[in-house]
Amino acid sequence: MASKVPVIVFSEESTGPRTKSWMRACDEIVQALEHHGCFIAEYEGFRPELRDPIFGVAKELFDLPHETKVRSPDSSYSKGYIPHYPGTPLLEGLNFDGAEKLDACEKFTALMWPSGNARFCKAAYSYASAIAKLEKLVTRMVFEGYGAGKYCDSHTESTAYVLRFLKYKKPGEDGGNAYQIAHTDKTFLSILHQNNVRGLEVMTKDGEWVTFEPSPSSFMVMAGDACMGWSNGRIKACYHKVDVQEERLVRYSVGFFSYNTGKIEIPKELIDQDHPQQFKSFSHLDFLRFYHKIDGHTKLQSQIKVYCGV
Ligand SMILES: O=C(O)CCC(=O)C(=O)O
Ligand SMILES: [Fe+2]
Repeated sequence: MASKVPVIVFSEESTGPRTKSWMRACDEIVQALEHHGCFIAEYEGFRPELRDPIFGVAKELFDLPHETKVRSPDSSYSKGYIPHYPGTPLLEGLNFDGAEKLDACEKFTALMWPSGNARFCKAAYSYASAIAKLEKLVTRMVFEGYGAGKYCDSHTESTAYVLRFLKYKKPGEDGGNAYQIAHTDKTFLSILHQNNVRGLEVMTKDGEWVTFEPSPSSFMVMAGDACMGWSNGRIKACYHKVDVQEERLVRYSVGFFSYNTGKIEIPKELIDQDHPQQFKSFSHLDFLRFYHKIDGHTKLQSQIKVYCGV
């Protein structure tokens, strides 16, 4: 996969703002997102104490009784609890907003474990706050890579995050074998991490599906529909799916999703003769509302052009 989807190393050196290696990394990220809609982040700052507990607590969360899991509240961005739907019988998910903030983690933990679960709270908060840092860094690098850095602070100030835990039962269990059907995310950026069971596949520019290989410090960073709109269509939302082949293994993954709570303006730096304006400014939340009203399979294709294309 490394030859197909670029791997970008986030080290202290490459992420020190305005060094030569920073500018090079900004450029690499923009190139990767324009060509593939995604890249693999090798995140050196993601220490073992952040990563080791996350899949253990994911298991604990899914082991809770159904009537507890459904307490996870829906939000403007996502459903709280994703049950085993008939079309995706092996998949189950739980989302919660604002996990990068300790109070939101405490609230969610208390909802799931009224008598407390400090281990879950600490693991979710440490994970989400570390990945929020990565998301902010990538966003800044994308903005600066396009010479639109001056808009980054206001974008970041109006960014909300959702942490999603996903569990995929073993292939064949309960008579099902459907996982995540191919789709684009409705996010600005999505950052995905998985346990040692492969399953995530992304479509490259040449229409080929490539499998993301699990590794404790690797993250798949993908552009969502909102990033495609913001970039005036220069970045394509990443088309991806999940297909678990490894028998007898349960797959857990953790997604970290960013959404803009305000209006997304298309920077004038991204519009020129070679790139005429393709998108109108839009509210990310209104786009989500529009998307939720769409029925059927068209939902799986990127809808941003339909929503606010010029
Ligand atoms: O489980 C994964 O790796 C992918 C999850 C995904 O595509 C999603 O939640 O939108
Ligand atoms: Fe997705």
